[in-house]
Amino acid sequence: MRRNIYLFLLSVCVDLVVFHVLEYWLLWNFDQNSQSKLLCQWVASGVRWLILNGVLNIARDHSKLKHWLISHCMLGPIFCTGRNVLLGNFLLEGSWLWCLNVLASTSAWLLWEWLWPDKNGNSKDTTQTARVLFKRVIRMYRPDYLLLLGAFIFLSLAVFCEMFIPFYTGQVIDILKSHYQWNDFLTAILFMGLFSLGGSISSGCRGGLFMCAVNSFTCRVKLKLFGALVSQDIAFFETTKRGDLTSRLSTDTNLMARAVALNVNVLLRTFIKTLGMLSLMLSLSWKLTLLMLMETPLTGLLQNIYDTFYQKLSKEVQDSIARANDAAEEAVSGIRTVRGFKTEKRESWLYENRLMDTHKLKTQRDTVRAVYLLVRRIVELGMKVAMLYYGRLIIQSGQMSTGNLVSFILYQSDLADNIRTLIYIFGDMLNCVGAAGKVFEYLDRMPEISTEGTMQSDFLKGHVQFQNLTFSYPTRHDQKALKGFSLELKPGQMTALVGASGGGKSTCVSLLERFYQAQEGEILLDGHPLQNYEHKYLHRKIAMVGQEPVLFSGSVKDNIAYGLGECSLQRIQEAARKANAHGFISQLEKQYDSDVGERGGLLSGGQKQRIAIARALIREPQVLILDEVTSCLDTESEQMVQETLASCPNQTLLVIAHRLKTIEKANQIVVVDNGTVIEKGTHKELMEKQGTYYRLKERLFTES
Ligand SMILES: Nc1ncnc2c1ncn2[C@@H]1O[C@H](COP(=O)(O)OP(=O)(O)OP(=O)(O)O)[C@@H](O)[C@H]1O
Repeated sequence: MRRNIYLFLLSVCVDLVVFHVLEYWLLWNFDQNSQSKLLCQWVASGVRWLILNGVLNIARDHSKLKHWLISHCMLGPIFCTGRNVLLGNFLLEGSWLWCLNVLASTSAWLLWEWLWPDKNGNSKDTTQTARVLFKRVIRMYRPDYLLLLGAFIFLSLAVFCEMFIPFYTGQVIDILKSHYQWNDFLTAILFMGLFSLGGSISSGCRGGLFMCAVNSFTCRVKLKLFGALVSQDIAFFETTKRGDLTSRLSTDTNLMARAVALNVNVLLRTFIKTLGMLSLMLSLSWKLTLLMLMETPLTGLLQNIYDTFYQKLSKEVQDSIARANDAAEEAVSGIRTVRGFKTEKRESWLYENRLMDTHKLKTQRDTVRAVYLLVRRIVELGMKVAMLYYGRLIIQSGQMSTGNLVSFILYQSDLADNIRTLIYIFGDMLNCVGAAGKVFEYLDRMPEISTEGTMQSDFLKGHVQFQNLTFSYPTRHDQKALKGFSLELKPGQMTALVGASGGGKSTCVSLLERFYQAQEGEILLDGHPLQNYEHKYLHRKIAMVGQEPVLFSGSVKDNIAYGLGECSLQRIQEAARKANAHGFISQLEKQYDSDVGERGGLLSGGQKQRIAIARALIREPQVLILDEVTSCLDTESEQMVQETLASCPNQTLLVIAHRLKTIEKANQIVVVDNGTVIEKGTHKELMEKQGTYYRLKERLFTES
């Protein structure tokens, strides 16, 4: 900081000397007219800028003093040129103007740096990243290039037509003012009508084509992103908030599509229009144009300040709306618990609180907008008054007609809007590109668990070996769920995992299902690591029925044949019979075509579980995992499931159960505690051993 102040003072001192030397030597030593002196002043300012820039370079200045330098050196000649052009009285930058200049440029610079600090000095990186992202979005638009091309052609046509409407309005006024010829009047009106019609038709076509491109792009990206998301590993979903995922899919993909099609559309339209209008305005009166351009930095500054506050508040409003929605969603989805605990009032109160937050933020945002609009209107009004006053002088001096002034004023209000739009669009584009960055982050993310395996075997035995597994969940790196866990599941045998809650039973099943990858050790299937097998093949051969089976909205039939594509009803019914689900399905109104409701909400826990068992059995898996499945089943269903399982002698069965009846039948009982195997054997062996299994029997099982 101190160094910057010294450098600033040094620059001011050097400039003071250089300025006076140049002033006396270059300007006063030549007897020239005012135009040449102005030119000399521009040259002198350029020289000053070069010298001071050199000084800062030598001093290895990395601060933003160079921003100040440019405004400091150029403010003087700009002011003098403006004054000379508009008021006609020549004034050259002297010592007192130099001092004013230092004050003005320094205050403007400080205000700028205060309002828009370049955080971490990485704006260059941000711009570069934005550029790369933007190019990527453009590349993704490739299938819609034809639509975009058509849209851009119509855009240019629309802009061209719109630009001439104010011009012909002025012409009509001029014609009406004089003793006009009917033909001239008709011609002017005809041209105006033609340009208006052309502008409207082209605008319509442009909008339609752009929207087509945006919609098709959004659809494509959403699909691609969804594909990328569902192929991520389970750990990704545990570490990423659900709200983040849905907002990427809904909001960010839309913003991303807007970045190119809509923003570039608006940007190009505004840019071409601004250039066209400026050239037409310059041809009408270059002095008035210069006067009008003085408003631009002020409007830009206002818009920038407003955008900064508005965007910040808008983001807060969006967040608070999301929080309110979360509260409502949570209450509705947990309505049974809410009703059960009689907490309706509490939930309403919570929702009300969140809504009030949103309301407060919205009020703040709208106040900022109102203040901005007020100040903007005042600036616009001031500029209009100045222009009318100066326009009157020009008309009086015969340099311009009344109609031309009207055209000019029409252009001016349009131009001011365009400039504001340009400034806004730049900010919005950065915002959209930022959203695209987040989408690309997910699109590019490679799942940590590889699915590259290719192995498929026609004769899989189902011999599973857990070899010295050590594993901790991604969300809890410091806590090991499995420590040196080793186990063998033999083909055709049933292994029961038992143990206290939190011991690691479900974890070892999750690893077998390849939901996670163990940090140490590996799991072999028929002697080959699991990751060598082809992903789909593996999940057909190893099927699992979880503690809380999830059904998807759709028919019973669809749920049983989930992921199998075409599957005969006969095969589905056979699987349902094995799972003892056929009976209750036949009693449903539409039998196998009955809807199960969202997440299977129209069925009971036991019914859901039996459909989930049928879903696993229809795949005829070589390794079947049942994670506390029988807990929801009645004795009869359990009996039938047991019989079914017993009728598949070659299947490797891994069960986690709390019913002694189930466990007793197992060929091998494995007691898991604290992430390791502490005992194993048959029920008889373990009872005789009188170890942990024997001691925990009462606590572990629901019936003894
Ligand atoms: N998704 C997860 N993220 C982080 N930690 C987890 C996760 N799932 C389980 N754990 C932790 O891992 C440990 C083992 O849990 P696991 O679910 O394997 O136990 P379990 O023996 O199956 O218990 P239960 O019989 O209650 O189902 C516990 O300490 C648990 O808190």
